[in-house]
Amino acid sequence: MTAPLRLGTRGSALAMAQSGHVAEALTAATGRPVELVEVVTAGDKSTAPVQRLGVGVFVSALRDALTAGEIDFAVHSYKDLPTAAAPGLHVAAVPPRQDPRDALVATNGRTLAELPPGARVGTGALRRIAQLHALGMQLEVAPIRGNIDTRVARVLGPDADLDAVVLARAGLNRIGRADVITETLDPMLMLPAPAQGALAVECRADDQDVIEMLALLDHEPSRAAITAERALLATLEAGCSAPVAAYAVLAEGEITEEGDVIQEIYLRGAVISPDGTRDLRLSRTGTPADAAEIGKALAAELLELGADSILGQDAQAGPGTQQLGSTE
Ligand SMILES: NCc1[nH]cc(CCC(=O)O)c1CC(=O)O
Repeated sequence: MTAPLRLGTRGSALAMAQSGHVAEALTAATGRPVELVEVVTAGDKSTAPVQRLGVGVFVSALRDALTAGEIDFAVHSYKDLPTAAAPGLHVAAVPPRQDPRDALVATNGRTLAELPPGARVGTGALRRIAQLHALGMQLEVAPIRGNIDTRVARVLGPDADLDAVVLARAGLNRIGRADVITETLDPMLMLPAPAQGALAVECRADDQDVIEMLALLDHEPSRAAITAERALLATLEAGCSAPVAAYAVLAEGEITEEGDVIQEIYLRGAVISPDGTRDLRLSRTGTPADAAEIGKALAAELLELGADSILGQDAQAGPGTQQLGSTE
């Protein structure tokens, strides 16, 4: 009998749902049983704003457990992973990405356009705060954090004090609460966080057996999209509270004379000042094989337009000075 593989996971409803899903997929693909091992991270223990807690607050304890050999692999929300590579670890699979868009949960079934001036909208992510202000709707943005249920309760719970909250659609989907969504936001208005809706399945870089098994879960188009989005994020590296958005879509482009369909990748990126007054948004297309180059090139164009002055002085210092973590 083969021993079960140990999957380290946070204990939140979202993390358990994500890990459970990956565990099932792996068992289905390999026949190997998988056991969930709960790991408590600094992000779970603290109620301080994520921006203040800094980089990788939800991932470092999982990574420590991996490195120590206490678990065999871990599943992260990809958007929570810092862009810097983790020494000795390897993202062995990017499963098919879920819906990357943000969603609105509002009182009285309202959509974004139906919110009156002065409506109070909750979100803790600078990327969302900036884009809400950029709409020019005179919305009041309330900083909130906590797990998904806590945030939804600020709108729909007995002590509700907000008109709406903005959340990732993927998170609501995964915990079975998509029914509370009143509008799925157009990515052109609310561009998602880099890698939103995607998972990263990580193991030790020298664990060849596990790497081979996890490779069965990898979805190449999802990986290409995430590669482009994260290359943009890494190139813009500016600090852990940066209001940076990126969204890549793979599409079938032109048909060659031989009848082959050319695969295209379309990447849109944005850097927006938290008050919404400075708003840089650009797009670029290319082939999926060049995903990383497209992300880097789009970031370079944003920097040329002054993204560095929105992101702060340290954007100029280049990679390695400070890592971008999730502010979502
Ligand atoms: N740290 C917050 C976080 N990290 C991952 C998700 C779920 C969506 C995803 O997997 O991208 C969320 C919730 C949210 O942004 O509303």
